[in-house]
Amino acid sequence: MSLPQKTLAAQELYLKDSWLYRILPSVRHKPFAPVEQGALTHNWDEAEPEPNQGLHTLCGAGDARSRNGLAIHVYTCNTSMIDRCFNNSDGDFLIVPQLGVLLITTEFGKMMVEPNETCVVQQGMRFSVEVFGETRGYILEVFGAHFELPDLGPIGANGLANPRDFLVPTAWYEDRKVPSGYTVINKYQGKMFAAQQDFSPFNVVAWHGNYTPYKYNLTNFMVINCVEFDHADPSIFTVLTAKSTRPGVAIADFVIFPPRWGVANNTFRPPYYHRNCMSEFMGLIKGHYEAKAEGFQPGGGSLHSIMTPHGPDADCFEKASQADLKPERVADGTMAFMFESSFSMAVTKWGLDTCKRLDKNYYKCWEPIKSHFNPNWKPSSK
Ligand SMILES: O=C(O)Cc1cc(O)ccc1O
Ligand SMILES: [Fe+2]
Repeated sequence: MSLPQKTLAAQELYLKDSWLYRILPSVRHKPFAPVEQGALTHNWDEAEPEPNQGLHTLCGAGDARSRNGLAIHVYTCNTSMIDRCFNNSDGDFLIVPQLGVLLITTEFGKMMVEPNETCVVQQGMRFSVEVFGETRGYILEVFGAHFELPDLGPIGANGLANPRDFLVPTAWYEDRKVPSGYTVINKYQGKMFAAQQDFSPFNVVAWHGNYTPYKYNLTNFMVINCVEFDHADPSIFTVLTAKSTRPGVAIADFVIFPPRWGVANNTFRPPYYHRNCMSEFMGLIKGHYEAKAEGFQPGGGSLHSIMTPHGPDADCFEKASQADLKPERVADGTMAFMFESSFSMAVTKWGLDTCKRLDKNYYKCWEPIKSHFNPNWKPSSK
């Protein structure tokens, strides 16, 4: 289905604001009452801190009240929202579908978002989701910051995610009474509430402004990478960043590992082994992640916590150590991504236990790694 869309490019203003012309004001509803919220939580103290590598699916840190932090959720869904919409009072959702298309009706219009695309629905925007079968994906939620394009620095004007490729819906409305009740779900300070009203909230006839939902197709990412030697940090693949108040430090970055050429000389080309000052939550939309060809499934997730060592599995290490370093395609047919955060994230009880998917044997992917140390090794001539 093709939906009318316009680009965000002309809206590069600093103040984020939109003005909506609607049939009835959104204030016309009954009071919010608490509702069952399943596995959604902002309680980072449910489980003991867990520095080990593992496959977790729900984690976060910080606080929606003090407006500083993040939460990582996964969703599974096979039923459309009917006469229900959702509104996140706590932060912005960056949604990464992995399976199934999402038709998202927002107060600003409709967006069709499919795997290999991402969309952002910002704080306070009401939306309702239609699905067409089994649907699964990841959500990065940030409290207290909005996503923006990273500063390009010496890259200059063009590159990475270009503003012209961010698509914004055009106004769509229905003048629909719902006498049986329309439910507005509100996530507020990490708790879920519901309020009833008797009309559709998607009654915005027209709007203008730059505080909008938007979507982006990951295939439009202009990849920049090492073309001579050494491994570039994955920050070079940043699609969007939610900056913290500390310069150069993000609450969260959304980083992708797109198909590209690998060309570096005298360089171990897969990710280096490292410990670092960030928490790295990785997900896989399709294909195989270059550092773990078999051990990481689409729809899965891994969390490498602050200062916990990690890197390619033994098989990848062995192959890349022997590889003939000619130009080669990397990650064709694949899209892995990372939600990277300067926060030290906690894993929830659901992620560690209830979901029953934690891979306790993950550390074994590194056990067969053998030393290739050769004090007489010389770089080959170029
Ligand atoms: O850990 C990971 O797999 C992500 C990652 C990839 C890379 O190419 C360099 C550093 C890094 O953290
Ligand atoms: Fe890493």
